[in-house]
Amino acid sequence: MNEQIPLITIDGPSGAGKGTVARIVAEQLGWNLLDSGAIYRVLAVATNHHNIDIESEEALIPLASHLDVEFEIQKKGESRVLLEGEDVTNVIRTEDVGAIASKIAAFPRVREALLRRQRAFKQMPGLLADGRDMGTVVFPDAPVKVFLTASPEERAKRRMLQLQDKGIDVNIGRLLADIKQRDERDQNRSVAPLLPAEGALLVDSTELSVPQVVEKILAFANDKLSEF
Ligand SMILES: Nc1ncnc2c1ncn2[C@@H]1O[C@H](COP(=O)(O)OP(=O)(O)OP(=O)(O)O)[C@@H](O)[C@H]1O
Ligand SMILES: Nc1ccn([C@@H]2O[C@H](COP(=O)(O)O)[C@@H](O)[C@H]2O)c(=O)n1
Repeated sequence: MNEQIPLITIDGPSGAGKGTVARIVAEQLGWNLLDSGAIYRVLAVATNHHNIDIESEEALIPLASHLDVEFEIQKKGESRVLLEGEDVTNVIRTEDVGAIASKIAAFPRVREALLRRQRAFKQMPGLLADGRDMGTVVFPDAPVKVFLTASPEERAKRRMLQLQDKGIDVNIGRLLADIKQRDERDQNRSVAPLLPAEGALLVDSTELSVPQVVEKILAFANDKLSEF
């Protein structure tokens, strides 16, 4: 039984800083980390490898059920993502893969097929899980839930800096349009839409630095976990 395993969920839209903050908090607490978006992204890459029609829920279900994905922990705070043994760590981070991930993530039975895999990350000494439905669907009993957001303009700016840092030239207008489109799809799908879980701490990071966001989350978590 793993009922008493401590868990913090961080949900929110693309570029809000979930992954960055989740990594730091998990490292500080010495907990496990689940980047659930990476699983949807790997599935998106797998559709390409196996020529699967991304409009067909029927065709996606077996692929999702048998997805051969591994998260290999390397140096402190870093991990390699493997699809069928192939390193897809960088490939999954492109905007195109994110857009496909968001399309296939709207299918209810695809989400269902990935549930058990995500819940398996709940292991001692604790789990930090980030995504869109961590606090609402995957771990509804989590003792600490956070909803992290930021304005679309700030998120597009952050994404632009992140891509420029990797030497990728980008158009801020296109990034902003993509972010808004992904928000719209993630918030309005029929299953597990992006929304704050009941009791979640709402953090708007538009005007906050990463350390300030981490501090807020740790203070809230310490408070909640003392009752856990
Ligand atoms: N509070 C912040 N202030 C400034 N930059 C930030 C802040 N939080 C995150 N960033 C930067 O914004 C970029 C996007 O952050 P991150 O990848 O963590 O977002 P995300 O919410 O996990 O996005 P996605 O859901 O698309 O994976 C990164 O380059 C990160 O360093
Ligand atoms: N719990 C989740 C996590 C992600 N998604 C979908 O995957 C897309 C990519 O996620 P990133 O966090 O890596 O950007 C995202 O746009 C969602 O559509 C999800 O549905 N549920």
